[in-house]
Amino acid sequence: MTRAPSGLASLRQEMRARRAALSPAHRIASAQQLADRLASVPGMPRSGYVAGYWAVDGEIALHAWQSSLGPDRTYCLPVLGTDQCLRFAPWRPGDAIVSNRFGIPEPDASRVPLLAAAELAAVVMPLVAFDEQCNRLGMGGGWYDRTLAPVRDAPVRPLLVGAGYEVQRASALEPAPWDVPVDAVCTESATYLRAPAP
Ligand SMILES: Nc1nc2c(c(=O)[nH]1)N(C=O)[C@@H](CNc1ccc(C(=O)N[C@@H](CCC(=O)O)C(=O)O)cc1)CN2
Ligand SMILES: Nc1ncnc2c1ncn2[C@@H]1O[C@H](COP(=O)(O)OP(=O)(O)OP(=O)(O)O)[C@@H](O)[C@H]1O
Repeated sequence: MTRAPSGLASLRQEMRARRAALSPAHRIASAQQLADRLASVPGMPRSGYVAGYWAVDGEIALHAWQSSLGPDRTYCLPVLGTDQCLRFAPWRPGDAIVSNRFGIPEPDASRVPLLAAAELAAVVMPLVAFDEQCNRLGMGGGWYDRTLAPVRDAPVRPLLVGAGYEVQRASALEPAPWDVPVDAVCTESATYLRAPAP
């Protein structure tokens, strides 16, 4: 099914409202359940740079996953680039943080090294909606799609995982040509794996 742009806008609105309606107790439990599920995704790297995000607007939180990473993996947060692509910077609690133009906290780019997507072992990304085929709908800015376009078909590329709540699952999303499908989507109660290309 092809959705008109207005259809996508209302789908985003509906999914953000569903996410916003979840109880604090559900959010707290979900963060730990998500961490457990992320740890079990096939191919999850045991070392290297792994990107998460600073949850805002009711997004499922990654703090439990971040604290489970151990010494061999370095947690990174996205930083908005002037070229409309994301870079990623290592960040630990206590490190300097600034607010980006969307009001999302990000590492202070003037003080930390910035990594490109190709330098990461895994990228866990937020989503507004997803389907069982691991199509992902984001905020609509195309940030992750532009950022991941260069690594999309690379022989070696980061593991791509979407993270969201089960209520954000849509029946079927029609991917746009530029949409980069993720290898897996984890929610608090399920893991969806993308079928291998035929
Ligand atoms: N936590 C988190 N970090 C993230 C993202 C995200 O979705 N969640 N991004 C994922 O791409 C990137 C930032 N992209 C974003 C794109 C749009 C909006 C947003 O709030 N849009 C508003 C309109 C705001 C405006 O235009 O000023 C909206 O849709 O209501 C936020 C982040 C990188 N970091
Ligand atoms: N590889 C790309 N090159 C140039 N423009 C792109 C690319 N990918 C996406 N875009 C632009 O980004 C816009 C938004 O894309 P889309 O609605 O799929 O974003 P999204 O996946 O919801 O957001 P995000 O990736 O930030 O989570 C598209 O209209 C498109 O013009």
